Amino acid sequence: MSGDGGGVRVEVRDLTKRFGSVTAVNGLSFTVEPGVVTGFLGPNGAGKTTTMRMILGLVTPTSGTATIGGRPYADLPHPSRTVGAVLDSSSFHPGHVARDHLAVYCRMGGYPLDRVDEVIHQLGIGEFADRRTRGFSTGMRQRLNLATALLGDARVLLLDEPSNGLDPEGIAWLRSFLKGLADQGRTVLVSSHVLSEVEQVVDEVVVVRRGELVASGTMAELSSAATAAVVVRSPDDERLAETLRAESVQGTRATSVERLEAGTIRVEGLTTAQIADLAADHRLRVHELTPERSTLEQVFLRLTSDPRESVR
Ligand SMILES: Nc1ncnc2c1ncn2[C@@H]1O[C@H](COP(=O)(O)OP(=O)(O)OP(=O)(O)O)[C@@H](O)[C@H]1O
Repeated sequence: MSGDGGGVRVEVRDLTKRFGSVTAVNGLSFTVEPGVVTGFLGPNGAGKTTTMRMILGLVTPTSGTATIGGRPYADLPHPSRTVGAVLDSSSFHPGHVARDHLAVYCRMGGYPLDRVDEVIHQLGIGEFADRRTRGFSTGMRQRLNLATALLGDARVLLLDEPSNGLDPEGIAWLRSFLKGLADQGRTVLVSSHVLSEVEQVVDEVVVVRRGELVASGTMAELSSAATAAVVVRSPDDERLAETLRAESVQGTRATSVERLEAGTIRVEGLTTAQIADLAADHRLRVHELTPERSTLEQVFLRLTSDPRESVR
């Protein structure tokens, strides 16, 4: 399962957590695969941190399971060497230098003290390893967080908002660093509430809203959902609109048909090809079909704000 360089899968099944009347996580299921960086996305309060805490056995689920390589965290033979995590980015002792901070965590985890210098080297933080963390910039803090998560040389890494506050250069660095970890066969789950911060960093995404899954899949699949609508110009627009509302194409029906102005309609839920085929079947003229592209950020906002939307 681990220690031999093999991949370790994280599986969340029907996970629910209620805190009194607040349902933080609701029937959530997803899988985090080894060898790729998976983004765990959703707005503030969507339940990301609670889910990560349940994977780490820090919060007891109301129902459902979270397993790492098939076992709950508490049943792992070497839990802290299997999963490296940093959930709280403000946990530095301000008077400690970075090296001391790492040494404290190294002792707590029972890792050899050599690991401190190894992660300092790996993260390229040698130049500020002997400075007090009090004056650290966000970028320095994020690197020290990552260094802490890597101390146990774990096959699974759970990172809560590692891109938070990084500048574009920092994000570029994070991307290549996390990719390197995934290329070693590690399982990397990275949470964020800002898609644009992790868009370039992650291969797979799990999108949550109010504790529920709204989309999962590859970034390419999320991108393909980015075609929001098709604008159609047709002299037969009224009849075409009626037909689009009434008929399905290959089992799919338009989710919205709206007349923008005389001769122009906007269609959601069908591709340009499906609309053209339907028009041809009914001998209706189409002069122009224009896919209306939204940015990934717009798709993300739509997914996380509208309960009716989903990619899969
Ligand atoms: N210990 C707790 N007691 C009561 N409510 C809690 C507790 N922990 C989390 N919650 C609530 O559960 C919901 C989900 O919170 P959570 O921190 O998991 O979301 P998140 O997606 O990580 O958001 P953020 O990015 O803001 O951390 C929120 O409504 C939060 O207030």
